[in-house]
This record gives sequence, structure tokens and C-alpha cells, in this order.
Amino acid sequence: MIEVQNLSFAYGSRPILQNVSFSLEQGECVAVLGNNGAGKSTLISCISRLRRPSSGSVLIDGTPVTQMTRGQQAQQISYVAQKNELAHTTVFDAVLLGRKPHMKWGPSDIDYDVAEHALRAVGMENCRLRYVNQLSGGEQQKVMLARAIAQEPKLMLLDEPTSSLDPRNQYESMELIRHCAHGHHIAVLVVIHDLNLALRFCDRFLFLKDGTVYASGGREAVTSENIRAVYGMDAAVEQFDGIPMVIPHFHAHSSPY
Ligand SMILES: Nc1ncnc2c1ncn2[C@@H]1O[C@H](COP(=O)(O)OP(=O)(O)OP(=O)(O)O)[C@@H](O)[C@H]1O
Repeated sequence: MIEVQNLSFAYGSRPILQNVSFSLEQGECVAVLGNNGAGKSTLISCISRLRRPSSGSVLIDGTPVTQMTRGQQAQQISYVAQKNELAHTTVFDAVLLGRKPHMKWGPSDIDYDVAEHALRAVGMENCRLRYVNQLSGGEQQKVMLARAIAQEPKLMLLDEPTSSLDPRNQYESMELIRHCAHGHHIAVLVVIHDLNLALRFCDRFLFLKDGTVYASGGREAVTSENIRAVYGMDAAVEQFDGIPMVIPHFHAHSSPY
């Protein structure tokens, strides 16, 4: 179980996160929702320890991550940022890097197998010898997802993993992410803007607003009221084939152009 307790963070004197608390279970896929600038990326970078929160703690199975060595943290938490600096390495080596926290001296046969499996899971096995910095944005996103999967963490933090993907790849990647949670008992926290993708593949929803948790819960938390409060947009939530769908009522305002 992952517990986030009273996490706060500021950039200089500007508070971004204020007392954010929630928990997620192993095997659960939780969407982090909220408008641009709400603090979603900051939240998951604080959980990953990429940024140091000003207060609060993150516990994995009762152990604060601050009490873990960097190596232990890397074994337990995988993190895919919104923008990734990609070195001039092959696709296969980029995925194999996900195994590094588990390696002793160098990669074992198991590490190669796990990396190969992850590469196949995202459908990039035919690109294994290409250089990652020469791939398209969507292809790079799939490679980064494969690396996070190869890491076999307890907690997977994904920042907009589908933002550069075409519709079919969005669905396939979200299905894979859900499978990581449900099939491999990983706790997944995914920042996502597409409410319908989130509704389809995530188990719970955490709405961030002004750096605090505005609302959270299962599908019942994705209401017109919460969408209006968080995004400042009118939308209906209708059932289609048993799946709730968000249909925005967007009214164009007169533009100065
Ligand atoms: N390095 C930084 N220095 C100062 N302010 C920052 C920095 N990074 C982000 N911010 C500010 O912190 C706030 C939260 O940013 P964050 O990236 O966490 O938002 P977000 O919810 O992930 O947004 P988006 O949906 O646009 O990705 C924003 O107002 C942003 O301008």
C-alpha cells in the first residue's frame, strides 16, 4: 500500500501543493486529474523524490521512502516524466536501463528477458536497434513506458503517458497500464487529461485543484459538478455501453482576433 501524507511543496515562496493526502493499493490504477498548472506533475515528481517536498511523507508498505536508499527507491518506484531527456542509445538499451536497479554487476539473462518482454508489450520489438532520440514522440513514449514496466516497481508514476499517441495507441497503452496494475499488482498513478480514457481504464480518480485534493473516488466522483469546479467547463456525463462518458458543452466566446 502506498500512502501520501500531507505532502506540501513550494517553488520558492510560491506554494504549489498543500497538504495533499491520499493512498492507493497495490493493483490499483489511479488517475490524477486537474487543470494546467494544478500541480499534478509536481505531485508525482515529489512522490518519486525527484523533487523534495517541504513537508509530508510517502510510505510504501509502511516504510517512508526517505528511509530507503536511492537503490531501494529505484527498485520500488518507476517514474516516466512528461518530457524525457533521451540519450543516444538504442531502444533495447533504453528499456534495459529499467532493469538497472535490479542488476548486481551487469545484466543477467532475466534482465534481458524482462526487457524483451516489456518491449513486446508496447509493440516496439521491431525497433529495438533504432536510436531513441531518432524516434517519433509517440514511439518514444512507448519506449519509456516499456522501461517503466521492465523496472517491475511497486509504484508506477506516469505523467501523461498517452499525450503523443494516436487513438489506437492511447487505448492499447492504457490497457497495458491497467494490466500492470491489475495483473502485476503494481500501484499506478497516472496523470491524464483525457477524462474519457481515464474513465475507461482507471479505477479511481483524484481531482487536484489549486494544489489540494478537491475530490476523489471511483467513477461516481467524475461528475459535471467536479468537472466544472476543476476545469471551469460545462460537461454532461452520460452512459454509453455501460461506460460513463464526458461530453463537454463548449461555448465559444467572442475572440479579440
Ligand atoms: N521549475 C519550476 N519553477 C517554478 N515554477 C514551476 C516550475 N515547474 C512548474 N512550476 C509551476 O508550478 C505550477 C504547477 O506546475 P505542474 O507542472 O505541477 O502543473 P500540472 O498540473 O502538471 O500542469 P499541466 O497539466 O500543464 O502539465 C504551475 O503554475 C507551474 O507554472
